[in-house]
Amino acid sequence: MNLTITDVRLTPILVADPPLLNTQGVHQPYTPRLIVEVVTADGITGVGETYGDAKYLELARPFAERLKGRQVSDLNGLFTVADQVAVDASRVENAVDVGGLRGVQTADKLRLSVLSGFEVACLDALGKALGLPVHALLGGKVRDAVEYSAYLFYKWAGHPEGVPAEKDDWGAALDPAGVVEQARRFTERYGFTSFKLKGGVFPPDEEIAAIKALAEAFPGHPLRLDPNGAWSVETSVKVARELGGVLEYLEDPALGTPAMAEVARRTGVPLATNMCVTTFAEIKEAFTRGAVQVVLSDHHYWGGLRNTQQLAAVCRTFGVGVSMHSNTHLGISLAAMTHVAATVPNLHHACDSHYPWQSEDVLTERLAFEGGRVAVSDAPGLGVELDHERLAALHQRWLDDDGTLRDRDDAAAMRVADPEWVTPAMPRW
Ligand SMILES: O=C([O-])C(=O)C[C@H](O)[C@@H](O)C(=O)[O-]
Ligand SMILES: [Mg+2]
Repeated sequence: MNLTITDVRLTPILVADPPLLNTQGVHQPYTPRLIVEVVTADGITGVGETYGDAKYLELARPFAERLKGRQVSDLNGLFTVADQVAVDASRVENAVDVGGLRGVQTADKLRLSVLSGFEVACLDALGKALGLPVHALLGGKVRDAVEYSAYLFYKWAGHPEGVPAEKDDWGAALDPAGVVEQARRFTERYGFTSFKLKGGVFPPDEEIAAIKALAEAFPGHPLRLDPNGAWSVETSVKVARELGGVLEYLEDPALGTPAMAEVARRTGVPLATNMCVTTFAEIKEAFTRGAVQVVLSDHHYWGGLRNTQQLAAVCRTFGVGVSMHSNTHLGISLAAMTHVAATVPNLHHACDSHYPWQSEDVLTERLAFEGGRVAVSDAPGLGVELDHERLAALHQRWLDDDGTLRDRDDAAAMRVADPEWVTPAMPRW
């Protein structure tokens, strides 16, 4: 068996995304992703997926060159390679990840976000070579299916008039009734039983009303609200007091560890985060100050599936819960999330996934949610197959774009509808 990497293919694509609202603005009609293929001397191809914006592409290209001649089994070596890839200082000076939705942006985090795509591709190739599923390479699954939550968004019925976009059949959701209707569709289509609402879009009272409407429509079901740090401590405390009885957790109500610690102390409502703890360096202060009770892991920026397991072990040590964060992703990443989630013993919350919002994929067969769960594949590797024609078509869309959509910018997408829109100053309320 020859596990030497002989070729690495990088294919940036643009995939359709509905007009989902968040505190920064609205999702663009098409969003960038990067598909990674790692080929071994024996002709085995492993696939991975990560962010496709320019700042990731510019790191992925030299990274890919350095991988040739290495072994797909040399997963630790990926970190050595990552350290050799230079990050342009302008990418990290006073920068926040994707306009502020994913916490700090450091050189290391950018490198790890690229590394994770290669790690998944190497694991897929290694699993195929050995005839083992990725979860077995990670130590084995402790569950046969992974539970996901319905990721509810305020949304428009369609992208602004005249903007090229794919249509979706979800309709608008701009008030409590619309949110409940969207949740019903999620349960009918996918069987989800827990719900997360992306907040920070409307004044807090409206979002409180939406959560109360969900609690009434789905009594006893786990509910989460995530305004992406849009509230002051006082507003967060008020919302936490109003909703404390019905929330499984409140996600990133306020920005930063000191503010989160104060909200946690004054309310006792469990706080989750994918903003104030997004790197290993941020853990110590946040955990010792009791700022977060649940960390939303994300293998993309934590540096892969094995780093996700290490994060889970640290959380377990501190009695902090683990769940999983997501933003726009395709089936390769959902498969990767499912494999690693299957191996984490202390994963007691349903994971987030944007996948139901993605009408397009690069796989021959989409992954399915049944009863809100994705079955853990026991096929070799990730258990997914790339559809090369689809990949080529979505790459062609990326090639045809004049550059406007190649970097995700929710505020710019909002300005198409509202030319006066500027990224709101935080806290917004
Ligand atoms: O939980 C979160 O904060 C997210 O999922 C961040 C995402 O980027 C989401 O807000 C989005 O895509 O609008
Ligand atoms: Mg969040």
